[in-house]
Amino acid sequence: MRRPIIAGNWKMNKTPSETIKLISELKPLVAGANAQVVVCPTSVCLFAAKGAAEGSNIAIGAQNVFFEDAGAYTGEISCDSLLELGVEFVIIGHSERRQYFAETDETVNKKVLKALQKGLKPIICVGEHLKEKEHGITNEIVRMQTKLALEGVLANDIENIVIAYEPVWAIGTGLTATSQEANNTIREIRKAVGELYGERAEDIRIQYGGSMNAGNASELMGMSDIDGGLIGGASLKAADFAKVVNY
Ligand SMILES: O=C[C@H](O)COP(=O)(O)O
Repeated sequence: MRRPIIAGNWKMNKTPSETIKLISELKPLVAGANAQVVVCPTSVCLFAAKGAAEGSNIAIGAQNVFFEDAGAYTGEISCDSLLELGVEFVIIGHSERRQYFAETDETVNKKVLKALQKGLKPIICVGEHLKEKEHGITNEIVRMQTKLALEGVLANDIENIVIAYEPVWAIGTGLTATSQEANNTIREIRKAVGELYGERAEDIRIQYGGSMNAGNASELMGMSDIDGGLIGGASLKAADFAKVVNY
């Protein structure tokens, strides 16, 4: 049985003091949640986030990490630094990083391998662009991204990985895949994982992301293969995010 995981990707929003405020508001609202709850603030807010979440059921995730241990990589952040701050999860390969920061399937794979080696749990983002959807190649795109991201990953690590299916056209647009569409694509992703790892694919948690909110969370979460959500806009207010978490 896969435990649902609802993660808030705050993107480049909230300062350290705002981070503390939002987590403090969130704590009592999600205390009884069945789902695993994660918030992913910006890197400079992680320390504040960890402190604010102390004693609660809220885990902390980062939005990015680099694939080398240390060295001359100006501006990058290591797994060791994240771990020392008490970070448990790390989003890897978000479409915004692929679009604006030249993230590729190859760098995604290197980051996934390094994160796992160090003991961080990757949330790997995959998803098609609108043009790809219109060409009817959604499954090909997500299968390719999934298999390339997992190259070299050992079967034992599968339970430490989360995949987020985020159709790029649905991110921040108010458009969502229908629950059936999202479920079908997520099933296809699980099938691709199964081609690499056999029945271990049943252990991997696969989230939906893309304009998921209080209004559509319960329908999406009711689908057979959707194990959680990666929430952007609706994670920035405690009451909104709590409604998704308690879907
Ligand atoms: O990581 C989160 C996704 O990009 C979804 O963002 P959104 O909920 O604002 O559409």
